[in-house]
Order: sequence, then structure tokens, then C-alpha cells
Amino acid sequence: MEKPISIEIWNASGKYRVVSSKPMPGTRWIRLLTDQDCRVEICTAEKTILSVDDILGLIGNKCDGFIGQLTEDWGEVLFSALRKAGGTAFSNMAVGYNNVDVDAATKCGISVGNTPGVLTETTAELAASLSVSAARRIVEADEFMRAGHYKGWLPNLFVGNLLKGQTVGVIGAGRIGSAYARMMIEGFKMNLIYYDLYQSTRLEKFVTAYGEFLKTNGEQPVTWKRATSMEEVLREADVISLHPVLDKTTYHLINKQSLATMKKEAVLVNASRGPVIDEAALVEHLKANPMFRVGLDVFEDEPFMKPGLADLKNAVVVPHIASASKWTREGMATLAALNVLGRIKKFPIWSDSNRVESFLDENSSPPSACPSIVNSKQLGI
Ligand SMILES: NC(=O)c1ccc[n+]([C@@H]2O[C@H](COP(=O)([O-])OP(=O)(O)OC[C@H]3O[C@@H](n4cnc5c(N)ncnc54)[C@H](O)[C@@H]3O)[C@@H](O)[C@H]2O)c1
Ligand SMILES: O=C(O)[C@H](O)CO
Repeated sequence: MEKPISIEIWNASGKYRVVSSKPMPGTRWIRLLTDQDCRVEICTAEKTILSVDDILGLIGNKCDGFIGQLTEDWGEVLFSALRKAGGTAFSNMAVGYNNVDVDAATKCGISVGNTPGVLTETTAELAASLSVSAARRIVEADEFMRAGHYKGWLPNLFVGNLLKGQTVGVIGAGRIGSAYARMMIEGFKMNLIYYDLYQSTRLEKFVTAYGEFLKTNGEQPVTWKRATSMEEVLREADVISLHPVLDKTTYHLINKQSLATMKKEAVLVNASRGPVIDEAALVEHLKANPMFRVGLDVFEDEPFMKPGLADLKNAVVVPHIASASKWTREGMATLAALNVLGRIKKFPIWSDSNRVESFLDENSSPPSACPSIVNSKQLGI
């Protein structure tokens, strides 16, 4: 980043120096830090994705804690620089932390925070939105109207897929995958098949109870099934949404072979991480199967799409906005700031990172704890 780096400073005389590589929504996160004697420095440079060198410049010679973004490459270089500057705390402003070398952070004695829970419903709602938008060809129809092509109602105009009574598939039934499954079951009376390394007992119990409710009301009950393999989901589901973490085991989880397993008229949604899908193979599959549709919030080479994807009418694409609701983004900023503040003040780790509501109440002081530190055990804190 060319000098001088543009920085917004809050509480300049603060004892602790906390740096944020991006402006974040709301101001509560700033006040929570300044109220605890932190000087807060926010990088306001226009450059979207900061390089390791840019961040080294921001860390400088004294930095107690750093709030970073999922677009940044946090490894040995940055964590040793942060340690050398006297730092002990880092937090991603994200629940996903595949951009962070956690082992490198632990080696440097740096805690790694993330922001689970506060973005679960927001992200699931976007995945549900992409499911409906793709199934019912909303974006194609919108473009058709705006271009003045509409000449009146026609029996075959933008015919899409019915969701009611169909099968929704979830790969990765964790926080967001379970919330998404519930939305599609409650909202569209879909039947569930899911694949995860772990049983999603709470989700299963919900679907069973909801099915009983529908039955007592004389309606067709919804059902659930835990698949023994991902391929079973791909074969049986009409709509499939991907919600696993991105790691070595889920890189290119969806590839040419798995795409060929799916129904020709299926809908595939991805609001997890782009590299979960072999995007070049997806482009070829979409070209060869015009009735197959996708809704994508994330991309393998963000911010770029693989060649050809932008031209495809059977793809709905949005720029990684799944967690972009005001409440969620302000909450993520708050959790990230409190992960850093908690470590600086040597607060304990919060008991349940899935239950973070008490940190998010604007009208009360948050618990004196770190909401979510992914390497707390390794650090012995
Ligand atoms: N697009 C966005 O803006 C956005 C927003 C939030 C989260 N995310 C992504 O979604 C991911 C999930 O978030 P979460 O809060 O639901 O996490 P989570 O940890 O609650 O759920 C992830 C689930 O994936 C499962 N899983 C891991 N490997 C798997 C595999 N090989 N096959 C099937 N399941 C597997 C885990 O068992 C777990 O249940 C995050 O890691 C992040 O990358 C994206
Ligand atoms: O991992 C996350 O939290 C998202 O990708 C950004 O909200």
C-alpha cells in the first residue's frame, strides 16, 4: 500500500493499541475498546484486499491486538510480527477462518478469534434466497422485464422448479446448514436429506416434530434422512446447499464426478466457501445442462469468477453477501473486537460460542469474556 496509509484514530492516548484492517459496521465495537483504554486505529485505505506487507505496515512496532478480514493471509509472517510488536490477540471478522494458519498463531502465542452464531440465520436466509432465485429463475426474469422483452403472459415463460414436497439436501448440517434446512422445510414443506460427519440430532428432532404437527393437521408430513455419503444426497436431492467448513477434506468436494451424480434439473447453492466447488468443472456442467441451476455467494478465486460463469443464465451470482445484514455485521464487529479485548484484559473464554446473544445487547455491558477463540485449548487459556 502506497504511503501514507490512511488511518482513522479513536482514543489516541489509549494504553493498548488495537488495529482494524477495515472499517466495520456500527460504532459499538469501537466504544467497547476505547472504554477499556484502547487506542483504536482503523485502516481506511481504498484497497480492498490488503497484502501481507500492507498489514505488516499496519502492525508497526507496537500492537496489542489486530482485527482482520477473511481476505487476508494470516500466517507465520504476520503472527510473528504481531508477537514482536507485543501483541497477543487476533480476530477474524468472520466465522470461517481458512485464511488463518492457526498453528502459526499458536506457536507465536497469539489467540485466534472468530465470530460464530451471530451470522447463522442471516447466512441461511441468503442461501434460501439463492435457492428460490435459482429454482424460479428470478434474475433471468428480472433482466427480461428491464430489457423490455415482456410482451404478455405465456404458458411457458420462465417455467422453473416447484419446491413444495421436493427434497432439500444439505452438505454440512452445522449451525448454518441446520438453520437453512429448517427454513426450507418450514417455508416450503420440503423433505430433508443431509450429510455431515456428525449426526444433527436437534435438526432431526425438529423435523420429526414438525412432521407430526403437519400430520395432526391433515397435511403431508415432512421427513428427514441422514445420508451415509455425500453422493447419496447428490443423487436424491432436488435442491442442495453447501455449508461445510473449508479445509483439506472439503476442497473441491463438488467436482465433475459429483456434479454428474446430481439430477439434471437440480439446484445447487453455495454460501460456504468458493473452493468447496471445482468452479471450472461447474461452468462446464452448467453449459452442458441448461436445466441445472446454481446460486453462488462465494467463488473459488474471489473476487474473480472462473471464465464463462458470468455469461450463464442458469447461474445466480452475488458477491459474498450472505452475512450482510446490519444486525449481523455489527454483531460480527462486536464479537471480533471483544475477542481481542478479552485476550488483552486476560478475560476467560466464553462457555458457549453458539450462544453469543449476551455480547450483542446494545443496552448492556457484555460479559467479561472472549466470545470465541479457536485455539484457546492449544494456548492453555
Ligand atoms: N458466505 C458467507 O458470507 C458465509 C457466512 C458464514 C459462514 N460461511 C461459511 O460457512 C461455514 C460454516 O459455518 P457454520 O457456522 O455453519 O460452521 P459449523 O462448524 O457450525 O458447521 C460446519 C459443518 O460442516 C461439517 N463438515 C465438515 N467437513 C465436512 C465434510 N467433509 N462433509 C460434510 N460436512 C462436513 C461439520 O461437521 C459441521 O457440522 C464457515 O466455515 C464459513 O466458511 C460463509
Ligand atoms: O465466514 C464468514 O463469516 C463469512 O464468509 C463472512 O461473513
